[in-house]
Amino acid sequence: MLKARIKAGPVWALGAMSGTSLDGVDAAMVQTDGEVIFGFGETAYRGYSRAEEEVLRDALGKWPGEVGQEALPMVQQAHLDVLSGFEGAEIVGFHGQTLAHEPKGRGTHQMGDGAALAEALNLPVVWDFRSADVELGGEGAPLAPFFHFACAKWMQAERPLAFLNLGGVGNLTWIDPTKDKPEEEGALLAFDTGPANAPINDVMMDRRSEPFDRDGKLALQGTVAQGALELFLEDIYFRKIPPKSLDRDAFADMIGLVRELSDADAVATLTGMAAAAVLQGMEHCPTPPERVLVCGGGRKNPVMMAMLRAALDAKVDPVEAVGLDGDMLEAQAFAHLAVRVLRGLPTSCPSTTGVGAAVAGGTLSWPRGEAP
Ligand SMILES: Nc1ncnc2c1ncn2[C@@H]1O[C@H](COP(=O)(O)OP(=O)(O)OP(=O)(O)O)[C@@H](O)[C@H]1O
Ligand SMILES: CC(=O)N[C@H]1[C@@H]2OC[C@@H](O2)[C@@H](O)[C@@H]1O[C@H](C)C(=O)O
Repeated sequence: MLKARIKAGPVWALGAMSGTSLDGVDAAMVQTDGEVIFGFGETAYRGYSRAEEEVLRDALGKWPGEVGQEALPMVQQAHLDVLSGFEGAEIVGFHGQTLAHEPKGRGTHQMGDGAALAEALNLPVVWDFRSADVELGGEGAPLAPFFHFACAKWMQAERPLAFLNLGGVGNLTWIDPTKDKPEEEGALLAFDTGPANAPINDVMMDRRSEPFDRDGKLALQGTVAQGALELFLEDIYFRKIPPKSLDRDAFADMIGLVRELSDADAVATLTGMAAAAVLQGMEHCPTPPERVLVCGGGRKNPVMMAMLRAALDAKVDPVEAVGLDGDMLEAQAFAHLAVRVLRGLPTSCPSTTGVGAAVAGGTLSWPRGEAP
């Protein structure tokens, strides 16, 4: 049935994302033709156990061939666990687990075997979304912007707005929704803003053996150390003209800036750094967005949200304010992008990843014998 509809019409796509915060796999259904969103479907989440998270932490920064034996089967199984619970999916978008990202060096590494997943699920699977963009000189990230553009159309936005994802790393997409296509000049500008939750999580784990600062409770008790914040903002990354992207641990040194601080001040300062990095990013936008719609776990941190609202000259809301699901937006993005790959539509362009020309990345694997 999918083969007959490859050329036109909406399909139900199932997307899966396992992000840099290493908490688990998000999965979500989207009905889309790769351009227009026709509807959102079910979602599910499969958390990683502490032991699984440890396996992933050990694998961080490693390249194919360097990772221990247990990581790949674990990532495959976690995805299979969650994806096999869905009904009605016609195609799967499988992001995989980013372990290393060095677009101007060794490339980008998302662990996961889409061909094996296609066999196991008996569905076509699109995977390895980032390599083609990197091979053509792009950053390979962020890739959600082409989906953010479709979301802006879906919500019938009329004026420039921004989506801000606050995951382990932060990324911002500025959108002119009056343009027809995401790859059109002036439609999008996207880039990673800087570290978001990853350093907070690392300090929480290190000092308190807790995975994150739930509801910003610890940050609320602390004070932002201005000196550390200023040193952080001196990083050359903030002056780099976008598009630009980051490895999860690109700013690992910033933890050194808060080493001498109390737990509460350290976490407050790292939270302030995440917000300040977004403010720096705003300076690069073609026009100031009137509205910033926030997705990712950081939107649940009231201290981070308050700092953003204080810093930005824009209405800052979680994406739920417009009827979207901020926990699932990235999983939905890879569902939508899978259909774009199926249809040969681009998934990135010069203004989102810095690639020379619009590129349709991703590998499409059919279950054995089913390729059209
Ligand atoms: N209630 C909460 N209070 C504070 N922080 C929270 C809360 N819920 C989630 N977070 C933060 O959000 C993180 C998870 O965010 P998310 O799931 O968006 O990240 P990710 O998708 O793994 O990362 P990325 O988008 O960088 O790939 C958690 O690790 C935590 O730091
Ligand atoms: C290399 C990689 O996996 N990058 C992630 C990471 O997490 C957030 C930010 O850094 C973004 O660049 C990207 O993910 C989102 C889903 C994206 O590609 O849009």
